[in-house]
Amino acid sequence: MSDAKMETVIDDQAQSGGPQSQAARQVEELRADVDTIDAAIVAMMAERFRVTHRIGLLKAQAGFASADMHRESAQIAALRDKADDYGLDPDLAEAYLHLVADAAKRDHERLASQANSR
Ligand SMILES: C=C(O[C@@H]1C=C(C(=O)O)C=C[C@H]1O)C(=O)O
Repeated sequence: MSDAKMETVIDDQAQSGGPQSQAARQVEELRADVDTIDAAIVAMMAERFRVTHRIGLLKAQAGFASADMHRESAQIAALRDKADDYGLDPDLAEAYLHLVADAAKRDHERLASQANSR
């Protein structure tokens, strides 16, 4: 147990028939859940992006700036609280918000420059 391994390819372990193959098969079962959850997260992120895109179109038309850090501060506080309720590291929830809000603002910048070049 003490040797520091850089990587274990679980698929190989599951097929080895060796003493660790049962643990490897359990890991594979749990990975199916991980894949289902990841697919749902990506679907929700796509939906979120469609909504923020509509916000970006409205901002570009009205001449509003892409960023609203007052709003983002409130979102971060709310998500950190929510993460705490669920037993998730609040830093992870905040990192998620930065990731998606930064992508949304880049999209808004593109929309604004398209509106300005017309
Ligand atoms: C989507 C908006 O634009 C930006 C992106 C945000 C987000 O992705 O949640 C939040 C605030 C803004 O900085 C918005 O103003 O609501």
